[in-house]
Amino acid sequence: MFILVNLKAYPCDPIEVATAARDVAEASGARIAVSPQAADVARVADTGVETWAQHVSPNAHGSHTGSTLAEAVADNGAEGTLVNHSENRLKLADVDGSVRAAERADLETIVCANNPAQVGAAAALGPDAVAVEPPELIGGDVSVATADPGIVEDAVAAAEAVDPAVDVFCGAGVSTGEDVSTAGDLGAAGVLLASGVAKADDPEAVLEDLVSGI
Ligand SMILES: O=C(CO)COP(=O)(O)O
Repeated sequence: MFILVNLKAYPCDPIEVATAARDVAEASGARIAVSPQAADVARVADTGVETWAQHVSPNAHGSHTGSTLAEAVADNGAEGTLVNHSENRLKLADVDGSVRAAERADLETIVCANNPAQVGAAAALGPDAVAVEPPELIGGDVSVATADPGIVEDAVAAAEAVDPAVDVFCGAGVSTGEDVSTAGDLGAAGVLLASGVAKADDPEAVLEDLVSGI
């Protein structure tokens, strides 16, 4: 199970979380990545933790003010990127463009989707993985795998029907090792989570609990 911690725009210390994630990953052998704000990618990557961008633009170099280029986040140490997070939704053509841009820059990709139908559409674009995150459960206390196990199973089936090479992640409300374990039992290859770590008083303790569920 891959654990990806999305820091969103929370007012946490990205270096504290990154250092904790690096240490827990090293001690446990688990794969943990941190996805900070674009402006923090380089200093988070400098901690040694696996670092992901939260978004990349479909654009390549050129006259594109305000873009976050895949090439730029890769040059600053990112190894992958989220695309189409529920809080940063894109047009279908731009999801495709962002996945292609990430490929050009050698970034791994996880395309987010709200439901199994969108998971199928996202899988057709050939990312490395898709993630099902029901918007109504994001930021809540109950894990998607507990609140709606069927949506995870349906997402796994939807991706499998389109492209068995595309992994399926789930996210929303994940905060414990038990949540990670339940997600794995439903067929998820990993989890996306945010508030459980980014809002924690002791992010390292939460991360240690999370990896206990792998
Ligand atoms: O959106 C999410 C991860 O990308 C999930 O957020 P929460 O873990 O806060 O529910």
